[in-house]
Amino acid sequence: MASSLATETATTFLSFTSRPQNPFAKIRTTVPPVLFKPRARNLSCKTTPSSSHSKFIAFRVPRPYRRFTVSASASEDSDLFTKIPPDNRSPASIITGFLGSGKTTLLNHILTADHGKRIAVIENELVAAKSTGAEDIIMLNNGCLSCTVRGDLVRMISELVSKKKGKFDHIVIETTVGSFELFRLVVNLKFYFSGLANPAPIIQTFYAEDAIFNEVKLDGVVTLVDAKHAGFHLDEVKPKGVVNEAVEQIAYADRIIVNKTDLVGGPQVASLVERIKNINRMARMKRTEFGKVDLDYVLVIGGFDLESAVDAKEDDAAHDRHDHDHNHGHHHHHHEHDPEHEHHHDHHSHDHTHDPGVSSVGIVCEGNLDLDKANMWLGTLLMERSEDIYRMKGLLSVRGMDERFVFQGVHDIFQGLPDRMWGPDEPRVNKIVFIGKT
Ligand SMILES: Nc1nc2c(ncn2[C@@H]2O[C@H](COP(=O)(O)OP(=O)(O)OP(=O)(O)O)[C@@H](O)[C@H]2O)c(=O)[nH]1
Repeated sequence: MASSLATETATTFLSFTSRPQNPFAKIRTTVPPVLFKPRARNLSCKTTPSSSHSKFIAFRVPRPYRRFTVSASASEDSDLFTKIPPDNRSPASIITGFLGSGKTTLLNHILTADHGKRIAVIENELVAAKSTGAEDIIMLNNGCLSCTVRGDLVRMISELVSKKKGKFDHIVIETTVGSFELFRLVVNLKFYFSGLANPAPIIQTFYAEDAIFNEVKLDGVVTLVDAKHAGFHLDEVKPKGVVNEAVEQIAYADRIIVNKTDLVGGPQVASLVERIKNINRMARMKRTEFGKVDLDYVLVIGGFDLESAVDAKEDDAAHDRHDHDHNHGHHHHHHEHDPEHEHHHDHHSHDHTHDPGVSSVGIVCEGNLDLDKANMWLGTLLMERSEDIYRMKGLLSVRGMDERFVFQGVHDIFQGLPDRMWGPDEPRVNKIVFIGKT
């Protein structure tokens, strides 16, 4: 009963999002979709059972397209809804951030640190369309690979995977701007504010391209924020309908690194941290000088991992309290702090912050959801507002289902699956967080 309901849940959570189409008509999958066992036998789909990510099923609908994935166990005999097979694809992180925020400095730290990890770094330069597509792959002393790709990121990742598979443990992609583009940015402000280092197309690449999806899984998005200049960028008022790039980069993040803290005082950093939290309450945050962070912080994220989607948020809450340091008088100290009591402290911050146009909304409600109503609500929301939703993560308690249902999404990409069983004494609670345009 519970299992079939779980199937129904995943099926309906998929089907509502592609209502105008037959969701199975455009299936792209690597295994017969076990989660949809009753219908799977009627499907024609290519199968690669040896594929390391055999648990994934992805749907693609032509433009205005939506892509969805749902996880299912690869084995008919396994416990479909409580056991998820290991995903052996290579993890990849995206590093983004405004010009000069410290992305290259962080990359140098990653590439030179003695961490024992073999990391392939790809600098994805945004360059002119008639780029030659040339690239270099250099082996560094500490076993890392450094690649510069101009133009075609998909081809670069595919080549990296086919030629260097087994020679690296993690891929890091830096969104950067080539010197020619930098010139264009200076002479053409419109371009500057319309596409600079927006991580969305790169995130979508991981789901849209078979060659990448089959071999590489997105681990997370790391956004560097310049503690000295970010306030100006966040304050930038845009023409109607144009979203501030600095705000967007924060909205997509799983990890936020507030860098260059040596250049500003504690109160200014604390004020910036509060502004960032108003935009993205899902991400974990750290303050750094010269990008000096523990590498696991940027390399073991699991932000797109459904199993950890909700747990990550619980970590964040604890982290927020630890990370919330204050400067009282001339004493620097860290202490546990309830953000609710913010008004008791004088942060010397400016009190006229602009509405960033993007914020986080969390919904927590106890009890069990009616499947049809939940489908209708979330489905309608995605159909109508996916352009406005940068990220979402959730955990649902569905009536009659013994497993938790977890999901996460980025705009039109939606992933959901039944996860572990609810504990016997565990409160059945629904938690959803959205980051989107206000
Ligand atoms: N004072 C200070 N300077 C920093 C810090 N981090 C980086 N810088 C300096 O800031 C400048 C820009 O840093 P990059 O790492 O090149 O920044 P980026 O984001 O890669 O820049 P673009 O690729 O141009 O977007 C360099 O001169 C760095 O040495 C920091 O924490 N404190």
